[in-house]
Amino acid sequence: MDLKSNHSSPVLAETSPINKSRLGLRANSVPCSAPSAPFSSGLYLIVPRKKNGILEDVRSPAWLDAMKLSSPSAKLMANDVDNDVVASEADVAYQTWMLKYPSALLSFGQFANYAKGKRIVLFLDYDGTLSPIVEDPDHAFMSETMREAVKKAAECFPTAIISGRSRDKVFEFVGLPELYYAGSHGMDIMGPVKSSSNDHTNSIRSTDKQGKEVNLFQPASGFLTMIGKVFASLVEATKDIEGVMVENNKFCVSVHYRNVDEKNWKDVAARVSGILKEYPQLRLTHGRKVLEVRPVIDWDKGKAVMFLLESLGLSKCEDVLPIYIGDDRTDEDAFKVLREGNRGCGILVSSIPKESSAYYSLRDPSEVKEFLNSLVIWKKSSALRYTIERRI
Ligand SMILES: O=P(O)(O)OC[C@H]1O[C@H](O[C@H]2O[C@H](CO)[C@@H](O)[C@H](O)[C@H]2O)[C@H](O)[C@@H](O)[C@@H]1O
Repeated sequence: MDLKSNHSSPVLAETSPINKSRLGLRANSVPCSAPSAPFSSGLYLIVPRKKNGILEDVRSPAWLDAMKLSSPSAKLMANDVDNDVVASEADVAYQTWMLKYPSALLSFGQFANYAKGKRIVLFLDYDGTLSPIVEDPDHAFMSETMREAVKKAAECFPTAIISGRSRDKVFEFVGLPELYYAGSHGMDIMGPVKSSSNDHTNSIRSTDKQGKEVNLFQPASGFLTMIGKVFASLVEATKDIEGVMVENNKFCVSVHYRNVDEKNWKDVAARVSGILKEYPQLRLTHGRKVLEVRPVIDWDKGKAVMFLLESLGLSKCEDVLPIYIGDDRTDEDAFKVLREGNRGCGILVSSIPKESSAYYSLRDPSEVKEFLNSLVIWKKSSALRYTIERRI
């Protein structure tokens, strides 16, 4: 795959196929799919969106509904526990949902069968996937045991973090230099210097904090000044609404309303939308109790996954199995890219039923950790079995 880009609209284009025999690859490919079962659409979390993902009209009730539904609140979950009937109904709904999105842990055997003989590449979202969702975005630390699990996984498989945060911030949280990092929803990628991707526009050779040579790809670099300005305007416009937090994620801005009184949510949305009227080159999307302002470019986490696979020289290999684990709406772009052509496998982290392009599910970050640990054990035992079989 060739990746051509300019600062306003990166475009993906196909080029000549990689010589498989040179790479020593097997010709056959086992598609990654999971069983599908009849599923009631009434169980999905429906968040109204336009086709392009932009929520435009803040006067529409859809805005407020989307804001309410954008993340399961702790209050709601505690109430469920207090109320046995509601809790069991929620449980039944979740179990039913799992027929369509089987647990990657409970279906680990089936997953391992798909993965047999394949080279796994791991893509991990950060917030809500490696760290639990907390009220203060600056305190979304991952546990030491999670860090250890990610570190061990990265010893077995190429591993990248793909986050909405700025790349520096997510690196600060994860703190593992052996990983690749993509911040700002994939618009700021620090990846390996391996392939033709180094020649792309907006792609420059650089060195990481350890002095290692890396490839820095920033398809939205032309937006840096604008993002700085819109960040300052958003801080100013929302400063009198208690609980609002505006976060500068370098190539995008997050306006958090998690700690804002619900009666003021509409006001937050109206003010953000008001500022954005002055910036037609920016768009608004919705995350977990957060409004995200980002450049209108054809780039997302899915494109970042493909870019990293290409940089690793693995985008055309049939024996490669990319796995993406994420919890957020923005992760759906990556799930879709992997689902297309059975490229790989998405795992949605969610404690409530949600429509997704992922194949599997995990309930929360603690299950993500368990899954990563299982992957490592499986990989090591397969390697051992292979060595023994060769000796016999
Ligand atoms: O792509 P991600 O790594 O999942 O980042 C998405 C956003 O995550 C952060 O916000 C979310 O997590 C916070 C901490 O748990 C929580 O307080 C907030 O309500 C969530 O939306 C981050 O602060 C954002 O900048 C990211 O865009």
